[in-house]
Amino acid sequence: MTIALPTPAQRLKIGTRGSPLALAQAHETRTRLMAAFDLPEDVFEIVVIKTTGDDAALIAADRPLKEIGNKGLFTKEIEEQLLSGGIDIAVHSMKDMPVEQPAGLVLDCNLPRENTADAFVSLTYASIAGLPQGATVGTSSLRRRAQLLNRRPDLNVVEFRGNVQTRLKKLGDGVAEATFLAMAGLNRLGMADVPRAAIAPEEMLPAIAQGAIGIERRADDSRTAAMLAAIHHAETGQRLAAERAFLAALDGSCETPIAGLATLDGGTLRLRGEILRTDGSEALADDVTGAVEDGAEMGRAMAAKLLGLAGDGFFDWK
Ligand SMILES: NCc1[nH]cc(CCC(=O)O)c1CC(=O)O
Repeated sequence: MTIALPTPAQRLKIGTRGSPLALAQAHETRTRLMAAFDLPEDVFEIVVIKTTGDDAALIAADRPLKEIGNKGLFTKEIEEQLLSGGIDIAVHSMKDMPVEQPAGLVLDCNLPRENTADAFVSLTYASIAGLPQGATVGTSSLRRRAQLLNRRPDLNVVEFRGNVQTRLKKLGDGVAEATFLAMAGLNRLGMADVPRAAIAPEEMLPAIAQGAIGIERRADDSRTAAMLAAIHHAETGQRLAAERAFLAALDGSCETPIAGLATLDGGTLRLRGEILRTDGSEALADDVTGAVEDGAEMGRAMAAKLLGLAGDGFFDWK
């Protein structure tokens, strides 16, 4: 099949948020497309789109993300541009993507996944276990808060947002003794100087799709579909299918901390999942293996099992 490739007169427009991490992900996407089709840089245009989640006032106020309403917080404005033709593809952190895309859009291209772990970041301490009794930890993630309080109910968790530099400054100012970041973000930004320790999944299971990049397009854009198919990383897609099926089957019932991680060993997929009460008082987890092609079904079955164990009031929280 021959594809009508983009030219300097007909450029392929890559939409992205403007954060350093989002730009790094857009650049990686461009680099992979250039290599796959032997194209020069000037047939691509990177279009920066501001989303609600980027609103400086919201970030500065350190309001919990759940109060702002996180459905499509980082994606709505980008998807509008995609639908209206302002851009041709949109590069996203899969962790921030709702399980379903709006009508007319498809999200079926993934780049090879980065490190999936959360990083423990502290100027003073080496690990969660090393934190002194009652120490203050900054995070705005419901999942990390619940996991932390489940393991260390003595800790004091405070809201913490902003980019990596802002968070490091807060640590330096003594606002908190430690915080968490995704290892993937630190690696993609080349931030070798940030003091971090990767947390094993047994200690803190990451967010669904952590470390994965997804590329969205219009459903009827066959040229773009063919280009993206050439850079799609199948194993990452298989892992995300299991994790996102787990998330989708839990969704709607609650706004609860959810974690999940699929790994592949040949044709065998291992799926670990966890749901928690937001105050960390209870965690329910499961760990299964099966054939890779059954990943989505394993995710749905795990969700049903954990929902069955959860009991009345599991998702009621203040
Ligand atoms: N919710 C924000 C977000 N979305 C993706 C990443 C990091 C990169 C990734 O997980 O792919 C982050 C920041 C963080 O958790 O530190």
